Amino acid sequence: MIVTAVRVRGLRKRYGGVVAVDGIDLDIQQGEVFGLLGPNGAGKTTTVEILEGYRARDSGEVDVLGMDPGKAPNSWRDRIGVVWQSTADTPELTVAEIIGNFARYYRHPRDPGRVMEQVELTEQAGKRVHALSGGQRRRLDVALGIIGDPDLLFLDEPTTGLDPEARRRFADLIRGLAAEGTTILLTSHYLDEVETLAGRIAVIARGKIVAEGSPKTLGGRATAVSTVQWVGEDGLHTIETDTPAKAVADLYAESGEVAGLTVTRPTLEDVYLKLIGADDE
Ligand SMILES: Nc1ncnc2c1ncn2[C@@H]1O[C@H](COP(=O)(O)OP(=O)(O)OP(=O)(O)O)[C@@H](O)[C@H]1O
Repeated sequence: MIVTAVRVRGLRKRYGGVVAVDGIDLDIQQGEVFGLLGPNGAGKTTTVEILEGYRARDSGEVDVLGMDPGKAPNSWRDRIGVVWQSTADTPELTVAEIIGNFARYYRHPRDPGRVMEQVELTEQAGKRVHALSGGQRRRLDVALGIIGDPDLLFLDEPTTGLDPEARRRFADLIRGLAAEGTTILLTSHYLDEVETLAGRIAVIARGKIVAEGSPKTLGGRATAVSTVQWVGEDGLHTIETDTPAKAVADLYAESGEVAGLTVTRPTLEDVYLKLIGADDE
């Protein structure tokens, strides 16, 4: 059964004369890893803070885990996890102490030892926060976000500061949480971060959702015009076509095998930059 974790219709928010969120609709299903991607100032933080219940909206309908975040009781907040940027502002405490302290805020926390294992901080359990590396601090932030065993987890640029290997393991952690039924909403302006982690992406620009889809299909990418190139006796040939398989078949019928044959579609980055209007600036 598909259960909707987040449903948003016509969400709007302005700050004085600045329209931050300009009529957003969103549907996120339980167990989905959903990425909200957009440039600085697009309206991501405002949207997420409204969903978390930390900011009031001007208009629109918002339903998060079956409740309006603006009116939800503490029992609802227990089901929400937020990974803040550097939550642990008590550098003199150890990793185990901080995670243990946070666990006490929740009625049904995860086992702190298991959480330390999941974020790979078991070896650092006795270390004070000020002695952690940037990547280890980031993993501690994640530990504090998931210690309450949330149904919905908000992650803001989760892999900033992680090296490529740690990023890959982090992606496994996120997928593992989603497989257990945790819904994950991540926000980022880093395309590669969202592409690796999210099953579905919405691109937000100037307060509006300009495209939505899987990383493979976003912005019509899967069906976008292809470029076929090859090297003939007289140099490089390039054609743009909607029917690349036919173009290659025709080429073969005419010329047989050719050197340097490639068929390419726009990369996700090409599509993204187009969607956010970066190429008109
Ligand atoms: N508290 C506030 N008061 C006034 N304007 C604000 C406030 N918060 C955000 N804004 C404005 O609203 C717009 C959207 O900001 P928001 O922080 O939601 O974007 P964002 O996509 O999260 O950006 P970033 O990636 O830089 O964090 C921006 O123009 C921003 O300047």
